[in-house]
Amino acid sequence: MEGVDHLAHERNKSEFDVDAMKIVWAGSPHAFDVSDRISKLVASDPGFRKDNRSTLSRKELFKNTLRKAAYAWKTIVDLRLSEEEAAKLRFYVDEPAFTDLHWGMFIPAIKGQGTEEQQQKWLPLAYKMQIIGCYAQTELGHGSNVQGLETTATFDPQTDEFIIHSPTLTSSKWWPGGLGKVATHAIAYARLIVGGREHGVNGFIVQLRSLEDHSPLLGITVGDIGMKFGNGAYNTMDNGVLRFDHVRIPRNQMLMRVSQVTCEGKYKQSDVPRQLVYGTMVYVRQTIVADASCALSRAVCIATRYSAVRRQFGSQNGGPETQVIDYKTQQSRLFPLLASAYAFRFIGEWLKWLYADVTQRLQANDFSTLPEAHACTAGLKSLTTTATADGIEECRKLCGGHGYLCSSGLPELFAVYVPACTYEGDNTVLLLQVARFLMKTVSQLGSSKKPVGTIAYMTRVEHLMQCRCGVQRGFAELSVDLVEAAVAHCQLIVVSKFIEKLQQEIPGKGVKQQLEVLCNIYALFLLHKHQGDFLSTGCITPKHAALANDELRSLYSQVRPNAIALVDAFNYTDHYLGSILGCYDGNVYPKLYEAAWKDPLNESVVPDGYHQYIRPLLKQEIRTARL
Ligand SMILES: CCCCCCCC/C=C\C/C=C/C(=O)SCCNC(=O)CCNC(=O)[C@H](O)C(C)(C)COP(=O)(O)OP(=O)(O)OC[C@H]1O[C@@H](n2cnc3c(N)ncnc32)[C@H](O)[C@@H]1OP(=O)(O)O
Ligand SMILES: Cc1cc2nc3c(=O)[nH]c(=O)nc-3n(C[C@H](O)[C@H](O)[C@H](O)COP(=O)(O)OP(=O)(O)OC[C@H]3O[C@@H](n4cnc5c(N)ncnc54)[C@H](O)[C@@H]3O)c2cc1C
Repeated sequence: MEGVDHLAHERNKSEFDVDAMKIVWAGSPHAFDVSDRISKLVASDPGFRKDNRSTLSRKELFKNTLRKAAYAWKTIVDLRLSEEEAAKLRFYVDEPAFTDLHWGMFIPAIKGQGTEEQQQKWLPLAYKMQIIGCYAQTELGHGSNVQGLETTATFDPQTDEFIIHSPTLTSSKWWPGGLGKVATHAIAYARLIVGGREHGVNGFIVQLRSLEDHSPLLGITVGDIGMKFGNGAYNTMDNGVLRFDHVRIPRNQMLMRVSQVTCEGKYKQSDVPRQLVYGTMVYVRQTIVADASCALSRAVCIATRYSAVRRQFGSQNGGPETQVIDYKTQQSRLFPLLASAYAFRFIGEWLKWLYADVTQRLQANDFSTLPEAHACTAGLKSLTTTATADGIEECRKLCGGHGYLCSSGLPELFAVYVPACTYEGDNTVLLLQVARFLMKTVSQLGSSKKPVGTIAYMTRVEHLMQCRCGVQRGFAELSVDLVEAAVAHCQLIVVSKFIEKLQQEIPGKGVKQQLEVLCNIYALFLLHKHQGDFLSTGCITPKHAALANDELRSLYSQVRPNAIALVDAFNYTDHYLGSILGCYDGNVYPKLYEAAWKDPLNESVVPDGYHQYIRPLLKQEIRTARL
């Protein structure tokens, strides 16, 4: 029945202060207030409805996204929302759109790689959305290999301009979000050529479309790259293709914080690492880690609530069947994902601190922690997005057949989320960067340069370097093992930062105890999953492995009475979850049944096409001899 909380009995089992846990999950009382207020604002406004997406064509879907983006901007302006509130509103609108790239990459690129003068010129236009930007780096022929990009930017000292050109088909920009139909400007990454000499890949601000009628400018060929994975999903985004035919831009539209070109045609490299050109990717990678905890927690919330609602087998003397959340197999699949959602939340908080710290150091020309920041953002982006994509799929399976319905919210969540394993850096390519960082650290062991921060533990492998054991084979030859070592390194960081979080003051009855249980589940689940490595390296004995397994089962029993309260702590509205299986009141079956009849296919009891195709089939005169 509507209004009845079918999960009340579960909520009454909770052994901790859920409201206090909501603050921990949000990060602070202020963050909780903003999140709670904005999520309810979006949920209550019919202008942000999203339950009709699966019935729209690509063009209708895209136009609806434009409408919502414009409506969101109007809401932000009318309500005079702060930057923090506006970001939260775009988050809870929950639809990939060109605004993600405008705010999430175009503006950060100008802030990170533009000079003060360039920031003063372009940021006010971007903040007021008088221009709409995208981040055009990837090409048809190159994405991972940035140094392989082919677009050229040739300096013309006669006119004090750069000539931006796509020399080959494979140099066509391909994938940038917002590029296909909306962006008026791009940060385009191209090979800088000055006086016939190449100076690597740099960023250039290029206008693509007229601000009068939105038509592409001279020399610009631009469009959408076509349908992507899933039906709705990421097809709300106009990922685009772009070709330049000798497009001229003023010299002052090359982002010049890292490298400069003077009007005389002199190239100058600032005394900053060339890799600062990659700074925007580092920034987005750390935001993607926080996004992973959001996406995984959404899926876990749906699967946990439904696992408490769903009953299957186990009826005694005509009594109720067993809640599937009480099966140990369901718990062993679900609770490590619940623990991971919390673990990723806290590692995301730490990574945000690390990124802010390295940014502050860079402003003082202190580059000492840049390699560690690159390795951590790359590795943790890879680890958390892989685990989250796999986790969303596992949550779909945990919901049985109904998990495969669009109305469960899980297929759409999966389809929108999985490209995170690829964009902002293919996950394997990024782990190889971590492996390179670890090998460089090992090679420096024994020198005066002592490992600190997240690699401080590596002093313990120093003996390996001294005995020079093992065959010195190439990095490429050992890359599979090195990638596994990179994952282990990142997992160690996640566990360490979860433990550090627990050493902080955490208010609320029973809150710290619940987080300790989740931290132990996260760590012991990893030990169990990789016990082969731990046993073969002598880190643990078979007895330890058995003890860890026994403890895991005990920990699952401790989580069980608190599971619903732990997902309530995410404080997601039913609108944001977009899931009948995950609805707060647990009143699943009536909602599933009602939703079915709303499908356009049920607008008529006899399907369109019956008379054309089915009736002739049924009424066929000629029947095969066998029938
Ligand atoms: C509120 C926020 C909302 C955000 C919105 C998000 C929406 C997200 C949705 C979609 C957006 C998607 C956008 C994109 O996908 S943008 C394109 C992303 N592309 C990539 O990530 C490309 C990946 N490839 C690379 O990064 C590089 O090619 C590379 C690192 C793999 C190799 O670079 P290369 O120049 O060849 O360097 P080397 O490997 O030779 O290393 C040299 C040296 O430099 C160090 N280094 C490399 N990268 C960095 C870096 N980023 N920062 C610092 N240092 C770096 C590397 O470690 C080496 O150091 P050394 O060993 O000491 O020599
Ligand atoms: C939804 C979506 C949105 C995107 N948005 C943007 C955007 O806004 N702007 C933008 O510029 N780009 C964008 N991209 C592009 C994205 O950044 C690239 O696709 C990504 O960087 C991966 O590069 P790639 O496609 O070249 O993959 P590839 O590198 O071709 O990967 C193919 C395979 O090769 C492997 N591989 C590659 N190099 C190595 C190596 N050295 N060693 C071992 N294995 C290797 C990879 O691991 C992978 O398995 C987007 C992509 C997607 C899917």
